[in-house]
Amino acid sequence: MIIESDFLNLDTTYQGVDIDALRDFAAKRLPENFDKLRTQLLRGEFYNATEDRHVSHCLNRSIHNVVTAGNGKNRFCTIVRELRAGKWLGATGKPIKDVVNIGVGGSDLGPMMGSFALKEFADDNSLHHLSVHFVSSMDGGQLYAVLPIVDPETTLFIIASKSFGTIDTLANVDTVRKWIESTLTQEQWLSRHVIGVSANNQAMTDFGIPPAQQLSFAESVGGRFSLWSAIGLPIALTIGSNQFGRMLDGAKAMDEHFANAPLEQNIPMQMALLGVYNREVREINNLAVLPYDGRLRYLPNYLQQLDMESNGKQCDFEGNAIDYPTGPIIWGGFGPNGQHAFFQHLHQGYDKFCADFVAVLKRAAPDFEPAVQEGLAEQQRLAVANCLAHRRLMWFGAENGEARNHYIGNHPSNLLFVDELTPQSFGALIAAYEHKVFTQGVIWNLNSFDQPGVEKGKKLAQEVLKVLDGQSATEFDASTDAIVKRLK
Ligand SMILES: O=P(O)(O)OC[C@H]1O[C@H](O)[C@H](O)[C@@H](O)[C@@H]1O
Repeated sequence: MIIESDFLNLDTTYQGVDIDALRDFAAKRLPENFDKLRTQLLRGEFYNATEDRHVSHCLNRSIHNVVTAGNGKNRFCTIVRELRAGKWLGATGKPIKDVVNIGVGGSDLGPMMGSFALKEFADDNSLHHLSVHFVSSMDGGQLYAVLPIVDPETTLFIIASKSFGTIDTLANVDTVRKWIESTLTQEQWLSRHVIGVSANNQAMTDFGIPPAQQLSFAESVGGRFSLWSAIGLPIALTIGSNQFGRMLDGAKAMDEHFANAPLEQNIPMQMALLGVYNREVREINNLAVLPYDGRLRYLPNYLQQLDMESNGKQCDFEGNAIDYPTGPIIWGGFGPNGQHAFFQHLHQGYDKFCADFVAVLKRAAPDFEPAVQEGLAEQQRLAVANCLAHRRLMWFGAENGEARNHYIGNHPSNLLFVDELTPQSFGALIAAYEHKVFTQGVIWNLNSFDQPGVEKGKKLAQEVLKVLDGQSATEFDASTDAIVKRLK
């Protein structure tokens, strides 16, 4: 069955669950108060009990709200305009040419995915060339690559961190502060080369970021739901505020679809219910995300955080242990290249999986000569043909005449498709996944908006670091202690 919405379509045919069966399943699994909870989510009133705050990312689906969020005076559009026009000068009077976003998790994955996916939609009002880079990893691996190719005098750093306390981000920032020292003073650097994006205004002020360079967003916007907020600054720097606004419009259209479409026609609800069905009835523990357009190649990484950090839980809303399966393992990769790597296992391996194929049917290439345009259009068709074919093989197995047991098939999949990738259809796609995750969290009666496991891991890492730094003599276990000893 194909379900359409303004910007995104979903084909559920290869799930092999007919609509009556799905309706029965929904009647059993969707709680009676689902409509009320969905309305609360869309109005920013859903309550995240463990963190004692509301959940408000859906309120960020308009540029007006991005500008007035948090401290109510974000210079978001002005900053975007000045940087993109080459009018933002560094402390020594030279225009900024490179922007480095330092952030991790939700402060990295969404902005990176969006900037990469939507690059070609840049408003052409900027003649100035601005390159946007991303640095996230605590090991400094990305700084090693970026620092040699940028110049302190013409580089601006976005320090993106909801909490403004994440060690990974602060460690990268510390190294950058050392790196600029031979060229700029700390005062010069802070005055023209740093923008802070955070829900923690006090921490940005304490760090020394001038108020006009602080972009704020609400504490109630979860990190993995924050690309619609000022955290999306790298996307806006890549494509301009107007196009960024169109991305928000696409998400808004999906919010309305989620709110109003009946169950049979509701894309996020179908995704959610079929996902729960695959998890519970078919006992499939993983979902492969397979985008067939190179611009969406970071989608699997993004969805890993969105889905696994939200619904990878064994504790229900009331704090009781859960004894049923919850969110699946999300993995995947760029489909066309996956065909030459892990698809062999998908077609003939032992394990069960389900998949989301994501396709873009057409792609315009107006900047190229007609012959090249034609070549690129053919390539897009080639990718779509491969997407459709592999999806068929995974569901139907071998064609007539071939040894069927060599290609079992029966691997259920969704096909999410858009006619063209645009800021709107991209926004709708991401919002559809957000609402799928929300719906599944409600069905499993867990809090999709906290992340206690991550926080526990952070605390344990601090204890190990203290031992490595010689501030503590705690012993852990034979394996850990041996590595610690070797390192010291
Ligand atoms: O934006 P920050 O506060 O620096 O947090 C960055 C990331 O930190 C943790 O790992 C959280 O689990 C993520 O949800 C969050 O996105």
